Amino acid sequence: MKKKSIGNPRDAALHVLLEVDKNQAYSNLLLTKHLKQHKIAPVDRGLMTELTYGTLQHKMTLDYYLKPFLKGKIEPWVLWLLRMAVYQITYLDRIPDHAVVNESVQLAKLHGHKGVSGLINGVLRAYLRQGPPSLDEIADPVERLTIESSHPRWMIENWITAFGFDKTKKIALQNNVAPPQTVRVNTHKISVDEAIHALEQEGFQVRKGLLPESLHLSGKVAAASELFATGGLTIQDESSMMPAHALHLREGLNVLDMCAAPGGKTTHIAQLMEDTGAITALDIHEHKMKLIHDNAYRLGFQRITTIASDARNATASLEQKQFDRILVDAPCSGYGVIRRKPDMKYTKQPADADRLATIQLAILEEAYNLLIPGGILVYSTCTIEPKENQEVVSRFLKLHPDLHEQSLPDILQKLPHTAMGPGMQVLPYEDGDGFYLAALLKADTKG
Ligand SMILES: C[S@@+](CC[C@H](N)C(=O)[O-])C[C@H]1O[C@@H](n2cnc3c(N)ncnc32)[C@H](O)[C@@H]1O
Repeated sequence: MKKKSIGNPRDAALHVLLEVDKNQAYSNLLLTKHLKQHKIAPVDRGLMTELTYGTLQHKMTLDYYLKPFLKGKIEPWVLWLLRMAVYQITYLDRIPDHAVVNESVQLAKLHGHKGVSGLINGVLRAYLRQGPPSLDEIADPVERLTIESSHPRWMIENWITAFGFDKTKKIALQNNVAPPQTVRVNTHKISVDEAIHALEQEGFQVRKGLLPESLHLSGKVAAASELFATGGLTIQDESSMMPAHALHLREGLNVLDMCAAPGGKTTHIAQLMEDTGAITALDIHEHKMKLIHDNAYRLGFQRITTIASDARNATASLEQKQFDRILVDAPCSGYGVIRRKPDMKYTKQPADADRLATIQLAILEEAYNLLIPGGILVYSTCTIEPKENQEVVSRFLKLHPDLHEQSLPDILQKLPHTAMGPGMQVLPYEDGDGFYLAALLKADTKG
């Protein structure tokens, strides 16, 4: 597909879908690229985003629906065009069916020969006449959930083992629901009440979140707000606001954030310490230092120092060897944020968790060496995979008898979560993103 229909949100979405399929990049990055390349008008951006994410989210269900209407092999772009059309017909009420068929046939004409547009026309008209096959025809409940929620079977089976069938069903269906727009008020600059007032003046609908500094916004894009530009808020899911609270911060502490970019939690730590003390922000990628700097600058924090380094060698690369608080917001499989990155469902592999657990434990070992006796270490991930969460922390605790679980502040304990110790597990349907965290206290004397 070399041609582009400039200004056409359906064509732009089709390009994104095809490039995601070829594993060229994550959907969110490709979406930004094609918004620009296709010169999509602001009014059509929502539609382009919805078509891209909706089609990706429901890919396996759409294939099941299309199967009776397809014979022989078809080219990938034709299949994506059909999936996108069936997504609109089946899931979106506001687009008339005849418009979906016409627009799809036009795209087929742009990118293919006459036979392709005839095929698209024929398949979609037959689909409209006969309707999709019922999911009830799938007798095996696990297979039915796999198809209904569009997740690979191994993922569903792993979750059933960890959480049982009912919770797995809730997780999988919730992964196909768009997340709310959640922001953290930068209370170092502005009070929550002032922020609510300013946002309402800008035309947002505002609802208070479950944490003191979190707000849910709707009606407009938070990143385009005046309050964002002037550093009064940052975009952050409520779950991601938990680790800074779990660190039991107070003014003047010496804090190490070992996997810090782009700095969402680093700046939250700075905020809770009223920009006092010292924060060292580490990340393995040199190019990500700028993201942390930009965030710290926009939000007005001065006590953050960045270092590009592999956290698995942190002791060797840091001059300072002792910290009062350490956050390990580890690289992970990300199964708690599938609703934000639906392509992940089709690219992840079962073996990823074991590989990541090895990295996570290696980072934790360095954190242990750098933590002062009496200091607190918080380990967090945005996954719901027990191998990377409870199992990593259990193994780590066994290695270091002088580490003990530190209780979490009341405001965190009150949040909806699933009791699965050690630590605290938030499942994707419980409130924010799926998330895990554990706070560990290092005893003052080895015992
Ligand atoms: C979950 S993200 C961190 C998000 C960040 N804490 C925030 O709140 O904005 C994990 C980060 O770990 C970094 N990373 C991956 N492997 C690492 C390693 N071995 N050492 C240090 N950082 C690493 C990645 O570059 C990524 O930025």
